[in-house]
Order: sequence, then C-alpha cells, then structure tokens
Amino acid sequence: MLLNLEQVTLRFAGNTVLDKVDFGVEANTLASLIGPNGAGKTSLFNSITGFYRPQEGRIEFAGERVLRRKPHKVTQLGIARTFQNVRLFREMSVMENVMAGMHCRTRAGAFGAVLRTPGQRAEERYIAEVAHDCMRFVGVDEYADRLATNLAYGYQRLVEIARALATQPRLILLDEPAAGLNATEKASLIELIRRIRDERGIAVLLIEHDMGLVMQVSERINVLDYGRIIANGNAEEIKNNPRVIEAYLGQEDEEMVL
Ligand SMILES: Nc1ncnc2c1ncn2[C@@H]1O[C@H](COP(=O)(O)OP(=O)(O)OP(=O)(O)O)[C@@H](O)[C@H]1O
Repeated sequence: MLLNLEQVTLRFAGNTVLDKVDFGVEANTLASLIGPNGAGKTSLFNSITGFYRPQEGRIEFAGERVLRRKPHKVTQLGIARTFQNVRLFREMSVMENVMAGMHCRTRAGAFGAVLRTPGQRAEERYIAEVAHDCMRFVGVDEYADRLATNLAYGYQRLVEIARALATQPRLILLDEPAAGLNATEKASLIELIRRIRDERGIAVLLIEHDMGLVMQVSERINVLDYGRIIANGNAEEIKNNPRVIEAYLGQEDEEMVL
C-alpha cells in the first residue's frame, strides 16, 4: 500500500468524527472515498494531510510515518491535495499560483519563487518549466498571466489541480473536484483524472458526491458512514452492498442511483 491508515480515531470535544478507520490506497490506482454528508470524509483528508491531528492510530505513506507531521512536510513526502472550496491566491496570476505549489521542492521557498531574488536563475527556469508543464497538462497554459480569480470557476478548479501536480506528488487527494462543474466540464475532469494516473503514474483519491463520476473512474471505492468505513470494493460491489444502500437512504441531495 502506498497510503495506509490503521485504527485512525479523531475526536472533537468528545464527538468522534473518525472511528478506528482502516483504509489504504495502492500506488498508481484511482480510488474514491464516498459517504453521506457529515460522514467524516474531509476530516479524513485533513488527517492525512496534517491539518487535523487524530488522537489515535497510524498513518503511513510510502513506509514513512505521516501522522502529526505539518501539512508542508506531508506535501514534501508526496501527498498533494485540492480543497472543497477552491483556495487560490487571489492576487496572484495562474502561473504564480502553480509555481507556489513547488516551494516544497525548491530551495528558494514560496517567496523566493515569486519574488525572483538574484542568484536563483537556474532554479527559476526549472520552476517555470514545471509550472508550464503542469498548466499544459490540465489545459490552462494560455491563461498563465491572468489573475487566477478572473478565470471561470471550472478553470480555477483546474489551476488548483495544476498547483497540486506541481508539488510532484505520488498521491493526489481531490476534495469534490466535480462540485459546481457542468456536464462538459465533468467529462473533461474524468479524462484528466485518468490521465493523472495513466500518464504521470500518480495515485488519485477523490471525495465526490457525483456518483456517476465516482463509478466511472474508481477502481476502488471506500465508503465512510458516521466516521466508520462500512464498505470497500469496486463499483459493482459498492452499488450492490446493502449497508451502503442503507447509509444513503434519505440523503436527498445525493446524486446516487443505486
Ligand atoms: N474542526 C472541527 N471541529 C469540530 N467538529 C468538526 C471539525 N471538522 C469537522 N468536524 C465535524 O466532523 C463531522 C464530519 O465532517 P466532515 O466535513 O469531515 O464530513 P464530510 O463527510 O466531509 O461531509 P460533506 O460531504 O458534507 O463535506 C461533522 O460532524 C463536523 O461537524
């Protein structure tokens, strides 16, 4: 397993948000984490990426301990993420936003990368090359010099993915990447997710409420309900799992047709 969680428990003021979660992602696979609203999916992402500190359990990535590392250290280990609500630097261009993803891989750091201090030309060139490569990969290269916040929402989501790719990860966590996208944008997103794995060899774990998308792209689906993993398997197995069907009953906003 590339990522491995064992018995991860997270509580907030006595409220158990994750309850002894065992869960893994293999290298080079497309996996999803689904579950009703409030099941704990984003909390699980936050625990993996160092934003939350579970009280119990183990999280390992490529054989290294992840739990209790700071977010930027987790990024350095090779785990990148995007957020449920797009989080771009509003006053920066698309190119600068993507370059900022690289500060964990360069000596200059985020500010050196953006301010272009002297004596860093070779590194600057490298940063620019990688940034262009990531922008081209997701299809936002032509907007490199635009302010990120002036782009349409669908493109902002792509810029976030480009920034995550720029950290040169082995695993990328996408938190509801299809939220707010139209049908055409969703179709391109599916293609992009597949290319991330097929062309870059990066494993993808996504949280997504659009079940059509989840079923189409995922080789492995993990279902979380009230902080517990209640099922995992391929699309067919998950669709026919009675515990999953029960967990989703009454979820009116869930686009799940089981
Ligand atoms: N920082 C926090 N402090 C207190 N409670 C929190 C915190 N973060 C999450 N929770 C609680 O954890 C539970 C799970 O929330 P989480 O956002 O992880 O669910 P989710 O499955 O991602 O939901 P959704 O699908 O609606 O995004 C909720 O009850 C939430 O209130």
